[in-house]
Amino acid sequence: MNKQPISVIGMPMDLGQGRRGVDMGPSAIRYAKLQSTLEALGFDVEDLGNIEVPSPESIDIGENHLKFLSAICDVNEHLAKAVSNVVERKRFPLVLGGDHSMAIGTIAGVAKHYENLGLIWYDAHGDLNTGDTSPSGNIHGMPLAASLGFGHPSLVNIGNYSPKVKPGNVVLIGIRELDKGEQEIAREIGLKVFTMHEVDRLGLARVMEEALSIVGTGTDGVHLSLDLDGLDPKDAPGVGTPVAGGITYRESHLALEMMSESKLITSAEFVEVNPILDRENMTAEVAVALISSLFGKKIL
Ligand SMILES: NC(=[NH2+])NCCC[C@H](N)C(=O)O
Ligand SMILES: [Mn+2]
Ligand SMILES: [Mn+2]
Repeated sequence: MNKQPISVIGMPMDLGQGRRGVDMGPSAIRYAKLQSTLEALGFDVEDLGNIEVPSPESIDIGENHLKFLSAICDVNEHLAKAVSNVVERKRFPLVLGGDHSMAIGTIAGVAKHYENLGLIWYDAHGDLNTGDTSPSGNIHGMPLAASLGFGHPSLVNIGNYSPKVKPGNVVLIGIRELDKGEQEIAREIGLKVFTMHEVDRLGLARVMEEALSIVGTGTDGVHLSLDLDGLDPKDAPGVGTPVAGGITYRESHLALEMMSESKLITSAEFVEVNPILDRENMTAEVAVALISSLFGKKIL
């Protein structure tokens, strides 16, 4: 067996959106037996604990179109360093969130180790807003834009380089809610977006085949950024911005199994688990189940 050791990092980030509780996501995922589950699959797993994130009550919100910008940049710099160290140690970074603004840090930590990083964005949303287009000012709606080099310079330049990924190396899956500015930027830069329309029309297996072929061509690593709200809220209710009509639990298992079989994925994050909005930790348990599929768990 040749199983790359895994390093878990918790990111109790809740500054990128308005609903309290998502800072407890990493604890909920650990409580759902993440480490023992991965160890049972034969992996060496170390848990590096959490990155420190200030509570929203203790700091200034700053400008309304980029809420908590300065604190979000600080903690993402820390996350980027921690993730980069894991890659340098030849371990697999598995980051637990936390709202999706943390992807700016995760991807900053990963991408500098690759010439051409592929990126799978599994989400109901595009997270392609900037401070100028965002209807909410919530930075969790901006991390994909920032990673592509669009938005406020301090978000774009986390880790002191930009962009982290090229549009042609990115696929979005499960999308069903895009703001006007997000639609514009997606069209303008020619992003490959598998919306729920494509999932329904082609089926998830075909979508995944196409998606994996795109992120696997001409790239030297692939990051998975999985927002639990990509799943249908019936299957993953513990999220802050649920959108009906999502990818099912079963389809998501298939998606992660296909990612596992592809052997392309070199880092991953599972984000937006909010235990306060959840039912009996169901969403954290879904996250652990999907992580198991990503790391090769098979039914037979
Ligand atoms: N990571 C997320 N759940 N993002 C939701 C973003 C929602 C909306 N598009 C916004 O910009 O505020
Ligand atoms: Mn989302
Ligand atoms: Mn998201």
